[in-house]
Amino acid sequence: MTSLDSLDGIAMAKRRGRRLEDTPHTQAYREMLAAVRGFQNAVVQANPSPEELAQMTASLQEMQAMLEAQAVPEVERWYGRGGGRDGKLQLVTPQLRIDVVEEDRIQAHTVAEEFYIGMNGAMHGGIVAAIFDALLGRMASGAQGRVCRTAYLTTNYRAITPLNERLDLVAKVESVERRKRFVSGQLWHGDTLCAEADALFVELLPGHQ
Ligand SMILES: CCCCCCCCCCCC(=O)SCCNC(=O)CCNC(=O)[C@H](O)C(C)(C)COP(=O)(O)OP(=O)(O)OC[C@H]1O[C@@H](n2cnc3c(N)ncnc32)[C@H](O)[C@@H]1OP(=O)(O)O
Repeated sequence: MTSLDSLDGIAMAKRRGRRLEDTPHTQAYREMLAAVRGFQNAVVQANPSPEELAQMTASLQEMQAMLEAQAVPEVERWYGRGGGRDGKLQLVTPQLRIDVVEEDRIQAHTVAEEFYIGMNGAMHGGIVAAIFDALLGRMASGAQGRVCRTAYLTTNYRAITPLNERLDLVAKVESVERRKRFVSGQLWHGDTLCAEADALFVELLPGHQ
């Protein structure tokens, strides 16, 4: 373990929350992540032949070894950093595009690709919750970039959330009590309310992981 592995939660979030600067090297990393997204979408849709599967498995194992040889401590990683216009550099949820940021309200949109399927064309419920966690966490952090963690997140599923279609999201601060921020969110497909959530985010204290 290096000294950089033992930062507290606030210091780590401040380091990792910054937008990743643009260089030819980081641009190449963004392009690789976009290719991984494309690959994930292709994986869930294909039933390749045994020969193709063996070929792809060997290629993937080779790429995995290349990545493992370049592994760095969490605080130095580009993954998870702010990516600017294209949202965070991450693969957990569809990319969230933030359209409007106000003190107590955020508007955003996204399009979830095939990788995020649950069944029968509907988005996986865990991904819906993960989208709310990211968006409501951003709302709780506010313009000051408070470092908060989710204490609870309740998601209500009202209608299936479609893939490959524009989805509109809104988040609001409902109330604030000391370190606690109660926030709510809605996910819409056109005029259809697909899901809504309410959550409590608690601001971290110095020394908290
Ligand atoms: C688009 C780009 C996005 C970019 C932005 C991306 C943001 C992403 C955000 C993602 C965040 C995550 O997923 S975080 C990962 C998931 N969450 C976690 O792992 C959190 C695990 N839990 C914890 O670490 C802890 O329990 C905390 C930090 C939540 C709270 O611990 P603490 O700091 O010691 O505080 P504690 O004294 O217990 O509680 C403080 C106050 O909150 C209340 N409280 C605490 N927990 C609860 C609870 N579950 N339900 C009700 N109330 C609670 C207490 O009663 C108390 O109220 P009172 O006495 O003051 O009235």
